[in-house]
Amino acid sequence: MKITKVDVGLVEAPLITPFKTALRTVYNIQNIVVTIYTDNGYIGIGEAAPTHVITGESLQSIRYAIEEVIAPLIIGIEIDEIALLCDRIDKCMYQNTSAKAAVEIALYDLWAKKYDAPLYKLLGGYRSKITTDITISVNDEEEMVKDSLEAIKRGFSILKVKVGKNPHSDVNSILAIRNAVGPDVVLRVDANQGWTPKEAVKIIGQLEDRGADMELVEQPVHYSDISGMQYVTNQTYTNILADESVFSPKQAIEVIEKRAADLINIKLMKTGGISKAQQINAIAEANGVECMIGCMLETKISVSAAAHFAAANKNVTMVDLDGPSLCVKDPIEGGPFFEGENIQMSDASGIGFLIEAFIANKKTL
Ligand SMILES: C[C@H](N)C(=O)N[C@H](CCC(=O)O)C(=O)O
Ligand SMILES: [Mg+2]
Repeated sequence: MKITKVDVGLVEAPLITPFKTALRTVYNIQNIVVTIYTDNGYIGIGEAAPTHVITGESLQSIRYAIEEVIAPLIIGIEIDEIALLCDRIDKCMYQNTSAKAAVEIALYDLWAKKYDAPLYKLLGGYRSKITTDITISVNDEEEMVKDSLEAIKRGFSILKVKVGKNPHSDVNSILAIRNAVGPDVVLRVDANQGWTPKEAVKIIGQLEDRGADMELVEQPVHYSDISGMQYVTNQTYTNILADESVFSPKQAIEVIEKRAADLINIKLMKTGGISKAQQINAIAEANGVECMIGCMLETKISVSAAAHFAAANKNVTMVDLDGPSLCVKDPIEGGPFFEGENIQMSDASGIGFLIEAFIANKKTL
């Protein structure tokens, strides 16, 4: 089963409400979709989200990376040589992690199809059902409370609340949400690098003292400020989750060795795909550090690959795979079943999509 063609297209998905973080506001998803063909008629699929504020990538850079750099290195190679393929992709250029992830995801889809098994079973098959949180965008307090109550009505019991845009109002917003949703809803707080270390310690301390009862606080400070994050982790009781600070296994080692965070958020768009995600999770697990699987604004295509990775691995204990829940409609049929907060893995081989129907409607760039 040899790779014969790599094709790049566009996938679009309107969002139910604008997605707002301390770093950016997004109204509609526009991502790159890659389809990989083999000599025996199999097709694999992957997707890249251009998150320039986090990975530095754009639609154009992803397209260039895949078409001009990655594709020529993988055409003609046997899909069974998956480790060689992943290594070539990893080494062929610096960063460009979402472009690499899209190609790797399509390759893993093909690899599992070759063995006629669902991908998560080949990766470890630890569980077949996972539970995701849903993002509450950073807005004024009233709107955040309204969005939180709506999310609960939709069947979510874990909220990932975005803050960090205005440190002065963050404490009040979180407390208002806690007050409105009651004690049983799990609150995760993501500052997306929006606080200084001292602000973070002050804000988290106030929230702890006033009963916000947060499960974790994600990326409180600038991604490059590892000692600042270490200071926050040392000075607060709440678990600190490293997100933008950890793209690679090496960065995971640094954060773990310095005890700069309690937990690590793995995203395929940061790691460059499944192979390095597996490595980071193994490093974390060996050090007693649990991982979250997260996403950027991917649609069901790449979020489903992340779901396979999460279902496979015991140490992935927190799931932030709400991309499909934020979209008006899925661009593709098949794959894991997303119903409210539940993600149920399917028995279909590979990632599980009905790719032919998708290709018939695919947009070109
Ligand atoms: C969509 C997901 N729940 C999420 O919040 N991801 C962000 C980054 C998303 C982006 O800006 O595309 C995160 O965890 O920081
Ligand atoms: Mg985050």
